[in-house]
Amino acid sequence: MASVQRRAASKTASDLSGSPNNMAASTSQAQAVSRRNPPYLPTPLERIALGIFPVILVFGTIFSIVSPDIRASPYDHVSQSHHQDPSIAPSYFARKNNVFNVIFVKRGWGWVTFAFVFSLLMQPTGKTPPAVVLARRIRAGVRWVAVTGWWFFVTQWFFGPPIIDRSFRWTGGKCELAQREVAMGDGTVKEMLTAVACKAAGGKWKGGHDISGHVFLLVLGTAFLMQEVGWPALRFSGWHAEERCVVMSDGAVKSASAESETAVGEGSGESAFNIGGKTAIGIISLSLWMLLMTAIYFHTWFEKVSYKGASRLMQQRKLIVVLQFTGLVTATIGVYTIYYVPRFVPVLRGVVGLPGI
Ligand SMILES: CCCCCCCCCCCCCCCC(=O)SCCNC(=O)CCNC(=O)[C@H](O)C(C)(C)COP(=O)(O)O
Ligand SMILES: Nc1ncnc2c1ncn2[C@@H]1O[C@H](COP(=O)(O)O)[C@@H](OP(=O)(O)O)[C@H]1O
Repeated sequence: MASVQRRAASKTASDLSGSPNNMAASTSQAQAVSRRNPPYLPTPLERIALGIFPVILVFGTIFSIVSPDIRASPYDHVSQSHHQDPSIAPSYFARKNNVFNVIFVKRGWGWVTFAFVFSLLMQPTGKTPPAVVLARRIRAGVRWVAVTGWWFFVTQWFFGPPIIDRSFRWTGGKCELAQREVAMGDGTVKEMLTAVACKAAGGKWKGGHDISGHVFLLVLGTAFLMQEVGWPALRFSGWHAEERCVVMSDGAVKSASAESETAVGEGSGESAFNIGGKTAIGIISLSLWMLLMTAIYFHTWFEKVSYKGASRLMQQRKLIVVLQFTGLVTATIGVYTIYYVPRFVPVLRGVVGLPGI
């Protein structure tokens, strides 16, 4: 990669050398440079792709507020859901035991990993040398480890309870049955530090802010697949000539392609998405649908605060502002660290690389 950087650096330096005959070319190139996408921000296409998440959350929330059926449906603050009886639940998707939740979201990271590995193995390699393909796959594997590490820390384990359970307790939550058990002399339940342990002990995990694990997992998994499948497909097919910019070790800002061994549009004329890409698109679509269902039926953000005397509509409006986006924000922290920080930190880019480069 260092040799590619040197080649690109010397090429740009000579291109911009400013000989009298090249003044017009230099000017237009300087304009092109100034038009470059800032390395620390998503590109225009990425902004559209990432913008889907808040749009879905806002739309789902508004829908749940205006829908007469949903407003009329009893909501249980402890189970964080509408009544689960099939004859009363406002929709099949309002039930926690719906098949998409049980088989897809509850095993979500397994499905995302499957789609990632399958699409990586099926990615067309064109005339790319095998050593370059191998190096790309290794760097993609390193990014999977990093993203999976973030998912693991947030939802499964973080040197003890996962971040979701720790933040729940930091914001005042506890295993409520534990208080009664303590009063009755049973100290063991008091020590329940995770939602899983609390519920397994018959306790109620109440009182704190519960980052939505569903929103977190669905956003993180979808953004991960968009990056890992979208960028290689875009570069290979040359369907949309959009450049990610990177900061080089000498501080110059260049197109990420300056560090690539292959040109954009190597496979022009071929379909951008083969069976691997289409599988990932299927997982992305299902994830976005389930994100919408979570936003509509599982408002884990508004049951946390009680506004006595306030209308239900007002409760929802207030809490949307305060609590709605923590799952989204937590996922965004991971995505930004793994896919954007390397664009302006060359040392990190040397380890994790960029998808498709
Ligand atoms: C040509 C080759 C074809 C090969 C075809 C093979 C097909 C195999 C498909 C394999 C797909 C993987 C299936 C899933 C396997 C697993 O279960 S792996 C386990 C992964 N675990 C998770 O993903 C757990 C995800 N869950 C959570 O993180 C949390 O539960 C939550 C959803 C974030 C929130 O939990 P709540 O408590 O409900 O809030
Ligand atoms: N789209 C969806 N479909 C079914 N259940 C969902 C769901 N989104 C959230 N839930 C359920 O709502 C509860 C809160 O989820 P979260 O905090 O992750 O948003 C969880 O209940 P359980 O923990 O009882 O399974 C979860 O299973």
